[in-house]
Amino acid sequence: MAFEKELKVAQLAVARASILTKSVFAEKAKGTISKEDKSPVTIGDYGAQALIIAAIKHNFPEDEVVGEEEASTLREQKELSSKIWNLVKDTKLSDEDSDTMLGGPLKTEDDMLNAIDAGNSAGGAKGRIWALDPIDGTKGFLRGGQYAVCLALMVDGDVKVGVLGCPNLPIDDSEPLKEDMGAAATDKEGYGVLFSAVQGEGARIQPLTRGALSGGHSISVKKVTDVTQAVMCESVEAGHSSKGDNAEIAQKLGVTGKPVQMDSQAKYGSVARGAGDIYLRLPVRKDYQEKIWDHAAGDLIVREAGGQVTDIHGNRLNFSIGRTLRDNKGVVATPANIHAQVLKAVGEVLSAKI
Ligand SMILES: Nc1ncnc2c1ncn2[C@@H]1O[C@H](COP(=O)(O)O)[C@@H](O)[C@H]1OP(=O)(O)O
Ligand SMILES: [Mg+2]
Repeated sequence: MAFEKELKVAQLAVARASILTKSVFAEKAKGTISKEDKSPVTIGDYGAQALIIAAIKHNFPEDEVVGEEEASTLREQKELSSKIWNLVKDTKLSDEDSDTMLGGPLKTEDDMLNAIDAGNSAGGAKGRIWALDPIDGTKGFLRGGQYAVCLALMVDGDVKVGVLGCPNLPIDDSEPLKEDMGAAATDKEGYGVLFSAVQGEGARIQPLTRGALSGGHSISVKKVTDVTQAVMCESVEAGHSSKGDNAEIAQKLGVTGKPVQMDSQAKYGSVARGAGDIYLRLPVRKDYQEKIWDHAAGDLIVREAGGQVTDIHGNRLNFSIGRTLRDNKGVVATPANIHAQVLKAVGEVLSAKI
């Protein structure tokens, strides 16, 4: 099996960071992290980035990381920094051997800040580069809805390993896709999954527990024989993907069901496990460049599960040109057998607008 150690480290690191995000949510619910802090997301984001980068650097010191966050403001905000440190230093997996593999807990607050700042790679087409979004779907996270801890390894610009921690998705693959699972899902039994894929070796899902990763099975997209019955999923935020265009495309395809709205790369995971079928991300702002950390893991997981992922023009997402996907516009992710049909409808609706 290729990239065995990379996969293991990525799965464990994402699991550990997911535990941290859940404890941040719990602190917020208890009121220990108040609204005035304005920072449950910030705390979770910085903390998760520190834990994941520390694990990568411990195991693969030469690798680079493209991380969404950097620590300069944190270095000035001592109080916030120590609040994050208090959570980070105590976040462990329940399995000690696995924690040891990640390099154990970070030793000092300064180590934490340095780990966060190590996510400063410019990306590109050469070498081993990890793309990291410590909390994707910040609005979903705050609501107790969908969010994801996202990590992918690219080698020479090609995604080889992808892992998505989705603490609020149901463990049961056959549970119908719902909007917001609601705050009730957070830390409730039956919720929390980890998706992973290695290029050429398929995609898997396993329960995301307090760190002891076990079980799981391979997943695949649903074979959609009648596109009118397909389940579509889209962003919650109107500013991230055009709902009007999505509705027109659905109509053109004859899709009758309402699209399911959820934040984050949980949409990619849902398509990969056959709970959703069509994920469209339709540009709202012409000048917006998608970020690689928002797509790298999901792109591989869907493709390894038998799906096809392109932009709205039918081009593969190009992760090899830096921190953004500036060569691409939008995303069309579907089971491979209906991709051409969906892409055609996307093209017809969008070209009528130019
Ligand atoms: N105008 C935009 N178009 C598309 N995506 C955007 C836009 N602005 C922000 N995003 C990104 O969308 C992602 C969330 O997507 P979703 O709606 O699918 O959950 C976030 O990572 C967010 O990036 P950022 O965190 O930099 O704001
Ligand atoms: Mg994001």
